[in-house]
Amino acid sequence: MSTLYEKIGGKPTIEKVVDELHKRILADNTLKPFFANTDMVKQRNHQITFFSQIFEGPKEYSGRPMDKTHAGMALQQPHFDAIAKYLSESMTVAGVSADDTKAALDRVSNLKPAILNK
Ligand code: HEM
Repeated sequence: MSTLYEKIGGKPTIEKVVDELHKRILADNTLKPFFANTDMVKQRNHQITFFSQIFEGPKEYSGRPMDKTHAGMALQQPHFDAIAKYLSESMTVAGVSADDTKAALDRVSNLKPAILNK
């Protein structure tokens, strides 16, 4: 049985997804300010390795856990929903099927309590 990581096309697909996701986040004035002091090159690498890991690809993520990373940002449900929507769009643009996109979003949704620190 192949993993979600393999099904969606592995690293090249995830790289494309993260590039599309960052393009959308930085074009959204409600989200962009959160990243004002973020090194987006480092962020890109952490997002790629993070998604690879939660989609059962290589375990190479070296960033912080989700609760610690997002603590103090006072994130609310609409922030989470906006990123989830952009992630879904980015997966579609990268050629990921509707079923696999849904499976990926389910995994990201499981992280919501940690990300929102609620
Ligand atoms: C929806 C699911 C989300 C996932 C899977 C996610 C994942 C991540 C990951 C893997 C990092 C890197 C952590 C590190 O470098 O140690 C990160 C950092 C960050 N996230 Fe999220 N995140 C999500 C939602 C959000 C939301 C809703 C916001 C705000 C609107 C946000 C704002 C940030 C910021 C500003 C950073 C960079 C922190 C820094 O520069 O130190 N994230 N996120």
